Amino acid sequence: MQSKTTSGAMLEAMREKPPLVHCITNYVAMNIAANVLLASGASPAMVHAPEEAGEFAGIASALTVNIGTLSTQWLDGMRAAAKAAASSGKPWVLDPVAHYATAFRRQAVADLLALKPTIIRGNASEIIALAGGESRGQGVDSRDPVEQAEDSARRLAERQQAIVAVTGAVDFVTDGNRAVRIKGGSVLMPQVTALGCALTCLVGAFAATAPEDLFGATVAALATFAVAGEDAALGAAGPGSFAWRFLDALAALDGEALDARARVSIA
Ligand SMILES: Nc1ncnc2c1ncn2[C@@H]1O[C@H](COP(=O)(O)OP(=O)(O)O)[C@@H](O)[C@H]1O
Ligand SMILES: Cc1ncsc1CCOP(=O)(O)O
Ligand SMILES: [Mg+2]
Repeated sequence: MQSKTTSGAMLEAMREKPPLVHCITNYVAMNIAANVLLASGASPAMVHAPEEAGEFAGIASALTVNIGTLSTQWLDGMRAAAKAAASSGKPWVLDPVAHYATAFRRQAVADLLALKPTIIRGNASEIIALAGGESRGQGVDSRDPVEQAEDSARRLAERQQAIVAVTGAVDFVTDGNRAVRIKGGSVLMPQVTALGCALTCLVGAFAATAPEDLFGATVAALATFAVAGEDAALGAAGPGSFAWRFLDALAALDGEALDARARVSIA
């Protein structure tokens, strides 16, 4: 892994000093995302009203923005928060949920990209479409393999000067220069709604903990999900029992186990 400090050290640092993470995420994801952050050691706050989102972004250590259940009001809050985060030099993460689906979402994501997210996390269909390619995504679900999104991710990272994380069976992270793949997780993960959205919030939590190494922080968040996903799948009877086992697995994971088990390779 190409990082000065390890994923495990970042996880331990987060638990020692829980970062306040400002999450503007969708109605489906709010509860699971907050629980994922708590189980991992971060302090989540879901704040989206335009009247306060900018102010709150000034207080938090990182911001995450997810367009899953968008409205004009929410978009105003997202813009205000992204501007505040960018102007105070704090990392902010964009999750462009189903941005290809409607004109409203396409415009919203173009507006948000102009505010320069430091990290972009999406599934393969979302990243392919964001880079200008033809994606086969249906609604919020990916229908493209991650391997097919790798070139798109590299192009998008260069164009946006951002770190791009593509998730799926094998995750891919690039800053346009470096790139790694992360193996692990479970086929049950896409069967539980909003796990990708929750991961985006966790990327924000790691970015808040290690703002000097945003590439390493992104890899650490994805590796945490990969290892906890493997643990949760052991003994899970299906998506229902996987979901609660996943929270327990996150809470039980320590830095040493994360470093020993993370399967990260240079791409
Ligand atoms: N087939 C799979 N096998 C293992 N892990 C997976 C698989 N599909 C998705 N994941 C994992 O599920 C999490 C959410 O990713 P993904 O399903 O791609 O996001 P989204 O929910 O935004 O579509 C990530 O940690 C990813 O690695
Ligand atoms: C089902 C759904 N509808 C709008 S947002 C959302 C959740 C999407 O979550 P994820 O991107 O993690 O699959
Ligand atoms: Mg998603």
